Amino acid sequence: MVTIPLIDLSEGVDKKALSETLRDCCTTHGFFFLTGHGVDGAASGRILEVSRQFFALSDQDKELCSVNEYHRGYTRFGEERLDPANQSCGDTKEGFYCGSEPSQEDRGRFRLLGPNNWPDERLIPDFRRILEEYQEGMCDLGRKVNRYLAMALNQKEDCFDKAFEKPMGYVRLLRYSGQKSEPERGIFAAGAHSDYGHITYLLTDGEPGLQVFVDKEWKDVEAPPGAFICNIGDMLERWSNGYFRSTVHRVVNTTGRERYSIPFFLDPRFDALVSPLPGCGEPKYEPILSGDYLISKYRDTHENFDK
Ligand SMILES: O=C(O)CCC(=O)C(=O)O
Ligand SMILES: [Fe+2]
Repeated sequence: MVTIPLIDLSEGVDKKALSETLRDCCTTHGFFFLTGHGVDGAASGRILEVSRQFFALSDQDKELCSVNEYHRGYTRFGEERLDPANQSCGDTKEGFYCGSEPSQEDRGRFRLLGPNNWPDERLIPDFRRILEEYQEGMCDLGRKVNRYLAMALNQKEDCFDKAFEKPMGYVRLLRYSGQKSEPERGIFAAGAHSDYGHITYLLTDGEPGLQVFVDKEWKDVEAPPGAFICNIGDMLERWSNGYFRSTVHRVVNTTGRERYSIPFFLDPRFDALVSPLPGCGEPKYEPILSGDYLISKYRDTHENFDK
């Protein structure tokens, strides 16, 4: 097991001390647990519950809300392959993508900016509301943590604010089947990958499976109850000029049980230019556009992205 530090955001914490702990986490493994985040257990319970209801729908009902041209909606079992070079088949999971609703003026301006693709509301009447509320709460939490991340990088507290006024925040429901992974045969619940965006906040149903690659070994991650598992993505690694780490992780099923998890991917607005921040040393990365980077990653790993 890997030792991952816990950050507690409760009121009254010492900001400076918190950003220093955050800096340690981000520069070593790029992973931390987050408590005191204000998303109560009831809200987490509700979204996990509607996720179960969604995946229990018939294949036909799920296919009816398959990912649309904006890459929002249902991705069927095996559709995603996170590590094509080392997998003999797709991830043993199915998913549902829901992104921030673009403003009227942004709508259609860019491949990922379009409406979400909801299941028929008669099937799960609360589904949309619960996902949208969760999404909004997570964007707010993300903006708050961004201020500590900025401080941890010795930047002005508001340095990320502009890029996250209208962020691309994706809630993704995931259901891993009970199929056991067989790494030697290239069968994984989720192949090895780093996350693409700024930061990921992961909620799970408590089943084990997530592993992180540290010190040349795969190590299990076990989160304390009620904590988000947070990890730095590629864009924040680039912003920090490699100082913060976007660490490779995967999901391996050793139990034979199904597993539900809900990553929230917080990514800067689609037209944000991500390049090493001033003061982070001689730039090691070319500037990239947030949306272009996401699209190239989705194209490499999702069979249905261009269909
Ligand atoms: O389900 C998990 O534990 C991790 C999922 C993940 O790493 C991802 O979707 O990027
Ligand atoms: Fe991930």
